[in-house]
Amino acid sequence: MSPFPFPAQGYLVGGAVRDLMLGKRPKDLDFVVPNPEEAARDLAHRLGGSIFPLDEKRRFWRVVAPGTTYDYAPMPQGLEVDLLRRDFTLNALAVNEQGLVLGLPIARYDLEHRLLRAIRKANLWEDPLRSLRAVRITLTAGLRLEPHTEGWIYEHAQYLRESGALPAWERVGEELSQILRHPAAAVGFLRLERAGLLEVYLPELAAGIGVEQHGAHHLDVWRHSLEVLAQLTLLRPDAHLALRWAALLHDVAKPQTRQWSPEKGRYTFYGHDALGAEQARQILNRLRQPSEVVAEAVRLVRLHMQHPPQGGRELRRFLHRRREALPELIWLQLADMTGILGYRERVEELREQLQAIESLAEGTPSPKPLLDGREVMRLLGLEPGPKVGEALAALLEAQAIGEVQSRTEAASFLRDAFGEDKGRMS
Ligand SMILES: Nc1ccn([C@@H]2O[C@H](COP(=O)(O)OP(=O)(O)OP(=O)(O)O)[C@@H](O)[C@H]2O)c(=O)n1
Repeated sequence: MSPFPFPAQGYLVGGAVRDLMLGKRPKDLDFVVPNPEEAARDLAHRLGGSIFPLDEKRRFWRVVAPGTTYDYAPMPQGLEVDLLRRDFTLNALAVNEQGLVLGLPIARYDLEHRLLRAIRKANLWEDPLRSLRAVRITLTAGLRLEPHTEGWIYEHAQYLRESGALPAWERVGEELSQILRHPAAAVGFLRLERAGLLEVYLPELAAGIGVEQHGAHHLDVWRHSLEVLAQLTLLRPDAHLALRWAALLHDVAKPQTRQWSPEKGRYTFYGHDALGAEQARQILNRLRQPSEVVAEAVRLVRLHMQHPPQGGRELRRFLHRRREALPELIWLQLADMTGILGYRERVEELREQLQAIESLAEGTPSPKPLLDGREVMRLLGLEPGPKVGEALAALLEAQAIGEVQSRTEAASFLRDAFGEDKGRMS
């Protein structure tokens, strides 16, 4: 029996067939059928899934059943026309109810040699996303670009740059985050550069190509960013999307901030972390990344130059102030230092600091203030306002670093720091 619920007179098509033929588990299943609504209702009835129209006018229907999504589309001009309109030969395969695989004869060669080949040049131009999809699919499906296709993609990248006729940013963001989530993400972004597409979609990163740094660095800014991403995926194969974006973007503002310092005899990049955080925010918003991913990646880029102090009270303060960004911040710093040949010793130190921070964080949950806002106002004779918040924050930090341990100590700490004659605490 077929492992798939085949509709009568229909075909399984697209990426699912490609994945099956490459020995991979398909994600979702796409079918083309004469009557999509009827086929979808029939399947939903059999599987107990829910059904809804994706696009009623174009007669696209979807069934969501546990674990899988089934999409149904019509084939008004027949299977052959449907397949020839698609992007790549391996995405233009169909399987019928009897298990017979249909498609362009050359697809067999492509399958054997694991090549991604555009069906024809015009098909690449038809949807501006297809050149980016090509890079993403070579990575996720483990394929190489067929040489003609590679040339067409490069040409297409130049066309996109000149015409500015780009696909919707949501679609671009989705493809780029698929590349970024892959274990070999750095290879994916290198391929993006080779294809000429880095300049199209991430010109801020392309600006780092050929930008040399100082002695300890052995790579230019762009190649260093790739190296850090590669190191991160090795150190933390489970690194989440925001951390991966931060690794890729951490030095994004280096090209604009580079200055030659005659005293130091090397380039400096003052303020690149703060400017880089702003650029990262713009880039990730442009790519329509989820707001929590943007916020976290931006925070990590902004803080990535702030390495933890050796230990003791200062380390506790660091943990208190950076808690939201930890331990990811240290993982980013570790990947950054590992990516620079000249910083071997710093890597060892950071590893020790990471352990110290992790055990400190475990042993010291975020404290609750020993005095509440009302008590603080009464104690300091304050009216409600920002000063109360400042005092409470300072008290929390003093508790976190172990300077204040009781309510009496809290009161005298606040009087010392915020009493009438003290003004604002630095
Ligand atoms: N710009 C596009 C997008 C999709 N397709 C066709 O629609 C199918 C389904 O597309 P989609 O599910 O977006 O991607 P997949 O190629 O299936 O890739 P993956 O499963 O890895 O997401 C593709 O296989 C391809 O035949 C296409 O020709 N051109």
